[in-house]
Amino acid sequence: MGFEKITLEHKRQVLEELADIKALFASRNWFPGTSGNLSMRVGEFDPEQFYFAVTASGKDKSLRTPEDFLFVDKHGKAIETTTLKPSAETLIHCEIYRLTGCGAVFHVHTVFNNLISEFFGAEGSVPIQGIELIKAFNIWEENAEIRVPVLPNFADIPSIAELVPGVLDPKVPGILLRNHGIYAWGKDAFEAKRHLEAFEFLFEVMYRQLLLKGASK
Ligand SMILES: CSC[C@@H](O)[C@@H](O)C(=O)COP(=O)(O)O
Ligand SMILES: [Zn+2]
Repeated sequence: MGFEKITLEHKRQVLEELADIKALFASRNWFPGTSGNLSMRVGEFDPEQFYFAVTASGKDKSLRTPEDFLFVDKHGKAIETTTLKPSAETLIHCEIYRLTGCGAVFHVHTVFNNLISEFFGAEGSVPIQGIELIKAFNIWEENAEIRVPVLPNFADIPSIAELVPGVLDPKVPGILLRNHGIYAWGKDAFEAKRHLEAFEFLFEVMYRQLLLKGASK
């Protein structure tokens, strides 16, 4: 389906939902120093042709303005004439949509995701086992283990994007960039938010466990 066939009402709903999520995450200090970016697909997913709304680059994400988002195509190029620049990391969003067909991708920089990504960076993934909140990823086995991939934080975003297919695990809706932040996604904004919150909780638990273990008898 072409972009012009997608109803204005649907596009407006998506922008409103994204703006609400952006405000909520900003209230949690999840966009320090203009970091972070959010996106949500509009219309049906077709690997050959899909569109999403993404945050404009470099904005103060704690503000709500008419210039916060723009629509891009599957290559991350603006579809409408605009002076806004899509997020510098849009290509990573493109790759996640292409590979998963998801409906929303959220990226935040937090202290816990930075610390954990560095601690396990050399291993290439963060092992998480036996913590209840793994169930937020729809994994219900007893004592389940997941590994959250950690990619190097190259300055060149296309070089990061091309590593995504090699590490993406369909059971794990997130990828860390070392000393940078996390990308989490879901079939819609509700699910992407649940996944992101679960990752952040798990990273905080792991960080505190590591400290406690260091302090144990
Ligand atoms: C201001 S530091 C963060 C940026 O370098 C980047 O990692 C980021 O998350 C935000 O970039 P943006 O282009 O605004 O989407
Ligand atoms: Zn970032």
